[in-house]
Amino acid sequence: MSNDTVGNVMITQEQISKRAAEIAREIEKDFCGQQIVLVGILRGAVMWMVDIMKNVDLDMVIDFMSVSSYGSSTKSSGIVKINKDLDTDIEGKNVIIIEDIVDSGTTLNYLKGYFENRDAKTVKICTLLDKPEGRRVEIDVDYIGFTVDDRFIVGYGLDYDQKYRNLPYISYLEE
Ligand SMILES: O=P(O)(O)OC[C@H]1O[C@H](OP(=O)(O)OP(=O)(O)O)[C@H](O)[C@@H]1O
Ligand SMILES: Nc1nc2[nH]cnc2c(=O)[nH]1
Ligand SMILES: [Mg+2]
Repeated sequence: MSNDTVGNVMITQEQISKRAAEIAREIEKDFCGQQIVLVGILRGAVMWMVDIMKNVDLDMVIDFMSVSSYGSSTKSSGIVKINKDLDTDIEGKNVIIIEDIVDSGTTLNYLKGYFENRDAKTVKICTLLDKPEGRRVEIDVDYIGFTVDDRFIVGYGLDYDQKYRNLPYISYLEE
C-alpha cells in the first residue's frame, strides 16, 4: 500500500467529546463509591484515554501498557507483543481497559486474560471504536463509543504505519 491517502471525516471531535461524556456517566454509575484503575493501551488509545479520564468523576488511578500486533500492516499478526508492562499492582482492583479499537479482538482477548490472571477484581473494556465485522475472537465489550464498518480506520490516535495519529477526527485509509 504505497499511495495511501486519508478519506473523508467519519466522526468529528465534537461527536467524540459528547460520547466520552455519556460513557463517563455510565462508568460513574457502575463504579459509584469505588476506586477504578484506568489502563490506557498505547499508542492508539492516547486521545480517548484523555477524553475518558477527564470526564469521570471517581476515585481513580491511571496506568499505561504498550502492546502491538499490527506493525506496519493493516492486518493483525495475531501475536500480541508487550512493549511496556503495567507499573501498578492491580490485584483486587476495578480495572477499565481503555482502547481505541476492537477489530479482530486478539489484543483485548489477550489483555483481558492478562489482567484476570493478575487477580483484578473486575476487568471492563472501554473502546472508542468497535469494528464487529473484523472479529476473529469473541469478546464482550462493556463501553463502546462508535461502531464502524470494515475499513482501515485512522486518526484520533489510530495509525497507519505510525502516521495519522494526530488527526483530530476519525477517518479511514483510501487505497
Ligand atoms: O482487535 P485487534 O485486531 O487486536 O486490533 C486492535 C488493536 O490494534 C491496534 O493496535 P496496534 O497493534 O496497531 O498498536 P498501536 O496501538 O501502537 O497502533 C489498536 O490500537 C488495538 O490495540
Ligand atoms: N489504525 C488502525 N489500527 C487498527 N487495529 C485494528 N484495526 C485497526 C484499524 O482499523 N485501524
Ligand atoms: Mg496501530
